[in-house]
Amino acid sequence: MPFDFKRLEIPDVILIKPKVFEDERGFFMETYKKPDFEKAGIKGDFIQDNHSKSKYGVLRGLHFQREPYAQAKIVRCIRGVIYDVAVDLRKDSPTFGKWVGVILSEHNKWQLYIPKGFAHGFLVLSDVAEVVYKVDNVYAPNYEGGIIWNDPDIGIDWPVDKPTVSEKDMKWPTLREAIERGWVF
Ligand SMILES: Cc1cn([C@H]2C[C@H](O)[C@@H](COP(=O)(O)OP(=O)(O)O[C@H]3O[C@@H](C)C(=O)[C@@H](O)[C@H]3O)O2)c(=O)[nH]c1=O
Repeated sequence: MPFDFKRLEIPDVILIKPKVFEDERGFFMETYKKPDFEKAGIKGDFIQDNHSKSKYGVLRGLHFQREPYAQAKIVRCIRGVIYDVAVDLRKDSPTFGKWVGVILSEHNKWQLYIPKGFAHGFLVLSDVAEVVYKVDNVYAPNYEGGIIWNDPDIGIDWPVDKPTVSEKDMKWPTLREAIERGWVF
């Protein structure tokens, strides 16, 4: 199998390590293979691909889309280095409110699978980072949701003190407020 799948402390979040074939020309790797991913428990129909570029210290997140437009994501960093984070928003989950974070980079070529029911965000640790990700539902601006990146109840250990956050991302509610709004899964 050209991938190694590893379930993290939140077992529905899966780290994907590809098999990289290097030779004098450079490298080759498969990045997505539906049958292998499905066998590993990654079952969505990934119908949209996204690509963003950000500078050092930029934090995008914590984002999700609400039902019926919730999205599972498969995230990778094709240039630079990011700290990628998933927060469990599934109210009946034993890990509700907990987070996991991993370094994804152009060097390790790892990917993170984040199921529906999670908030997602990342912080750029290199001068520039380009992130590409597959999602299994279309963008639906009226169903966007978010949680404030520094919610003390979640306590994500972001590796940069004062990240650059968009105005939109500064206005997201805390997890407690999100629960009151019914923004959980
Ligand atoms: C996410 C998205 C944005 N857009 C547009 C809306 C807006 O004008 C512009 C920038 O949008 P944002 O500021 O929301 O982009 P960004 O902050 O990069 O949003 C992304 O963050 C990461 C962490 C995720 O997990 C993604 O699902 C997505 O929410 O791009 C689309 O057209 N399609 C899309 O799928």
